Amino acid sequence: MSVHIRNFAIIAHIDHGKSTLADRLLEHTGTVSNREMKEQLLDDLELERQRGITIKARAVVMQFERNGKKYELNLIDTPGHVDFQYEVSRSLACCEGVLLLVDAFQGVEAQTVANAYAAMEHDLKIIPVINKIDLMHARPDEVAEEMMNSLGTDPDECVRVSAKTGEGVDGLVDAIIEHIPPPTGDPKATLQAMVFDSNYDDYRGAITYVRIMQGTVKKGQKIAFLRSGTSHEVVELGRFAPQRQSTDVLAAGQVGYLICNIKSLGDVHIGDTISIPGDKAAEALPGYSRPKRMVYCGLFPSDGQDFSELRDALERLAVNDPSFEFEPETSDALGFGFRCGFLGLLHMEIVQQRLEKESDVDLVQTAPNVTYEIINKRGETITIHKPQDVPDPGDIEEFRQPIVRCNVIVPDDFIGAVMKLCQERRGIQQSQEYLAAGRAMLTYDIPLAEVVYDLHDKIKSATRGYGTLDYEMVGYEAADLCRLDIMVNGNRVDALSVVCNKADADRRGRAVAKTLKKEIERHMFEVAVQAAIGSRVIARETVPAMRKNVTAKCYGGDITRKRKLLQKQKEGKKRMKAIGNVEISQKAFMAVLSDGEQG
Ligand SMILES: Nc1nc2c(ncn2[C@@H]2O[C@H](COP(=O)(O)OP(=O)(O)OP(=O)(O)O)[C@@H](O)[C@H]2O)c(=O)[nH]1
Repeated sequence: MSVHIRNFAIIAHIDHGKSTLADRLLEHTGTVSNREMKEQLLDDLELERQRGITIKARAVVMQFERNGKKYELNLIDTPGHVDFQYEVSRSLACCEGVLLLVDAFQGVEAQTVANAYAAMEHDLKIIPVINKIDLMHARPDEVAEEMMNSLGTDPDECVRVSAKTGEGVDGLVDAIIEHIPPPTGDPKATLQAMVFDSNYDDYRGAITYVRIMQGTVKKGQKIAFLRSGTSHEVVELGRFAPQRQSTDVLAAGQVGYLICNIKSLGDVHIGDTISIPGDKAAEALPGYSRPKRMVYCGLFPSDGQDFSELRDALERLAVNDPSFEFEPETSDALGFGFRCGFLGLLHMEIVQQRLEKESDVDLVQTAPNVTYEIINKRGETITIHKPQDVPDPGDIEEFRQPIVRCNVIVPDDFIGAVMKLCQERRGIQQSQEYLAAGRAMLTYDIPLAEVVYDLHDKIKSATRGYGTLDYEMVGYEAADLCRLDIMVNGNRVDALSVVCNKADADRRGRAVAKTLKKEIERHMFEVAVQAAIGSRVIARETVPAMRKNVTAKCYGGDITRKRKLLQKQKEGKKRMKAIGNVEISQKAFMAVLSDGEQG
């Protein structure tokens, strides 16, 4: 009996119920029994569970029979957050259709739109699904209309389900079988497989997730990664059901995994094509690009002794997460450390949390910054990953920054508040449209630097949590930028330099100096904090000298008390760095982000 294959993904805004629906589908197709059902089976990373978001794409095969026909449904899970957009795109390239899931109460949100556009770009069949119809305030009819207005889906095609109770899920399985086209591809042709994900197993090494586009791959066979140019032998292959289940072959249309004794995830590139070494007919699939790091920061051990421990911890992390990148960096102020690159702010936060959990190195982190491009007077383009590398103003012909297109979806009461926020962040409005009565989508082009720090939080608080934001990279644009330096007692602190708008530099400089004054503890001597652009000092604050010696109250007698006090002081110094003879705390390194609103 031949098997009918369907490959699909569920795409949704965060919290609209993607993982819950995936669980129900696994249950309804008998892939896992009720007893085995652990809630949100697919989000298996502990951190994902804690944060309730899906970070890495997964794939599960559901095999069952219906009306005497054998089916194999491959569910490819996609990460929902903007930081992982490239992975979403690679996962979609492995599908013929998607379930576009929308919460029956919340309606269409920014990531619904972003994900739907991505599915359209890949020319996929979209099945609109309205979830959470069990909710008391569910408004499925209005949501169906919203989806029609914003995404052009047919309200009559909307499948209504409750992933919680299971209502409508059976009908959804029928819709998947009926409406999503089966994969095409010749199992006898030369092997062509798309790598859409990978993860790391301590015992087996890299596990490569593939969709076979053409041809067949067998156990023991030699394969080649076309982009990276490496060859390996397939020692095991199989599918996730949802645990690893080894098989002997994977053929055109199927989705599964390969294990090839690869020692690091860094050697497996998402988007790469697998084929046969030396085969002239081997052809790479289109659309490969390297994941782009958008945000950088410096990580330094508070105690210089911990440098190699930190390096080991970073290496362990990078083996598991190839989109995270790091290289050694030396700072006059902070000593030896690492410059680390992330896909976005959320990615940065996740990596930091893992580092803190998995090693006991005390870290000092510098303020995050985006990547800039500079054309110097000789006409060369330089890429800048850290502000202290920005050359002197006299050497700069053009200073360019990354711009992103932001879609914000808000109830119309909040349009004014969001516009104000976007304009303050130098946003240029592109469009404004209504998705339905009372809900609008605003589109702005905004410098990434203005978005990454806190725009999302600001929009959330300005819209009482109703506004949602999504963005995609547009490109680099020239801007009037400069490097703002901070000096402590006359010494420039390289790790405190930031890039900011010239028009804003004076205000920023004053704000940063003020915040630093608060963050730097009193010393036995006066500490001068200055902000400067080139050689021009634009702000100065003074931290007055300490009046009393802390040990003075020990009256010189009780040595144990004195020791205790000194010990306590020492502990307080954790996450501190000495700049010259001035101690600066971790918090102070973030002070450069203060924009003057608070300070
Ligand atoms: N009442 C109700 N709640 C639901 C339904 N489906 C999901 N939920 C709840 O909605 C919340 C979010 O569901 P998840 O499945 O974690 O959402 P998700 O889209 O996978 O979220 P991310 O993984 O963060 O993208 C959870 O608290 C679910 O229990 C439903 O049909 N009805």
